[in-house]
Amino acid sequence: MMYDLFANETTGEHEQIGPAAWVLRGYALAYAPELLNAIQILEQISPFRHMTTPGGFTMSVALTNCGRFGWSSDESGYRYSQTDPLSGKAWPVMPDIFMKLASEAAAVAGFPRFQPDACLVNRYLPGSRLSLHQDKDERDFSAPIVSVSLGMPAVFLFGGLKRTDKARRIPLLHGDVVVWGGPDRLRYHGILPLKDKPHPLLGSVRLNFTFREAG
Ligand SMILES: O=C(O)CCC(=O)C(=O)O
Ligand SMILES: [Fe+2]
Repeated sequence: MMYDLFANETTGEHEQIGPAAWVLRGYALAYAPELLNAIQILEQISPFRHMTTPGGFTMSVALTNCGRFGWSSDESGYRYSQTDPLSGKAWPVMPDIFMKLASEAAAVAGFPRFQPDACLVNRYLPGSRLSLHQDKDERDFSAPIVSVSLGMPAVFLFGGLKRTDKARRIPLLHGDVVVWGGPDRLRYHGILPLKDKPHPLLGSVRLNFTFREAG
């Protein structure tokens, strides 16, 4: 089968996965070339790196940030900061196109005033995973999280408000966007270890952008 770079089989579907949580299938497809160009510039300023968790583990996902605030982790905890700890300089500016995509996707999902000031970019290789966690380092939970997936497919775990709640397994493809907010904002979520299913644009890589109002 020919691989269509500009559609996946579910493009245009909006799947509700919680009272205020949606998967917007293929919503970011048209933005993919611009997102990828921007990443190449961004990573020259703030390269992808493997951070250490407060528990002393090295994350299998490599990450970087853009925007006024960037998320980082080390032995002493998780935090947002206005500077990249690697360089001591400000994180790269969030490109306008990122802002446009994130605020439009949020609006489609019922959050019309989303203005992210942080974009965390995760890079997964085969075997990389992200264990169940809540996004709770942001100052105000009234803003949603907008998550954009590019490259290799992944299985997103979408659990409940308790770590032990059963998690749904949601396949995410290149171009899919997930938005969760309101009563769903603090739901546990994660990514199962990635299988190696090379993508025609990115090869054996998955990129995920999570947009947040952090400050
Ligand atoms: O990679 C994903 O789809 C999820 C990323 C995530 O949960 C996070 O960065 O906090
Ligand atoms: Fe998260």
